[in-house]
Amino acid sequence: MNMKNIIIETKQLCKTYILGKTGLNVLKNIDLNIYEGDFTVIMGSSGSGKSTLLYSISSMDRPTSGIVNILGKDIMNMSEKELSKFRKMEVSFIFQSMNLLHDLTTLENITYIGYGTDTKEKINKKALSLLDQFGLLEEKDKYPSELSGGQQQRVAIGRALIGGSKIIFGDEPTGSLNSSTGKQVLDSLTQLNEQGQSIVMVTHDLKAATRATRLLYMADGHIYAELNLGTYTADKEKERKSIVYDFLKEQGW
Ligand SMILES: Nc1ncnc2c1ncn2[C@@H]1O[C@H](COP(=O)(O)OP(=O)(O)OP(=O)(O)O)[C@@H](O)[C@H]1O
Repeated sequence: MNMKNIIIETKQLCKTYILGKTGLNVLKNIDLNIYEGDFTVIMGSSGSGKSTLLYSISSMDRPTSGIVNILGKDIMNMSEKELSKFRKMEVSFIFQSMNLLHDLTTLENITYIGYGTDTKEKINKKALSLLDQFGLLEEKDKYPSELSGGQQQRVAIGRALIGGSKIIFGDEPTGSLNSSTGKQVLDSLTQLNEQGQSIVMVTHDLKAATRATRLLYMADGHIYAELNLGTYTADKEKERKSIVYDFLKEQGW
């Protein structure tokens, strides 16, 4: 029995893309719970529906049918206006490309998203504390072009956190990074997860998957298997990697 709170619940979730006169069934009756405080990682073969699932369980996209509850709210019956407010206040996203604004500094890239959710003073203070947490205080006045890819991605994570969102969704956030800058980003995500932040991330990267507390494996529009790993610790990295690798191999990855 999992005693953690459920933060996302789907029942019979389906997503069909209409392509001309035919439909492509990408998600096929998915029943899934995502738990508070987990670092949930979704893996699977290419085209199995991972990104589609991520967007469907994060309010980014509307499923075709079924039930999707996020943080106790039924998103299937929300209006566009309610959905966009929900996205702004409750969840946030990090992508493979960081999408930072190039004419804003590191600090400004984080604060401009936060303004409107709290007083300017509080947002500035929080942004500085996020930069401090990610070891980027000295970079606060630099522009994105003056930062490494890993630093830029950590600014994007800071931006994702400034509004106090309860779940961070990541679609391949380390996909464009080399292994050392990718590690910095994974360390930041692990650190946030240790502080209780719920994270749901799609990845192809074994090292990223090793950070999961719970790993889901997708194939052909279904979730086929899962692996519960407990909290990540650096000293167990090798051991975890081999457990994850064996699990993935068993699924035919
Ligand atoms: N907007 C769309 N319109 C039509 N078909 C789409 C759309 N988005 C995705 N698909 C198709 O749905 C299937 C699943 O795509 P999805 O991106 O969810 O898979 P994935 O597992 O994340 O793949 P990858 O690992 O390659 O990123 C693919 O066949 C893809 O071509």
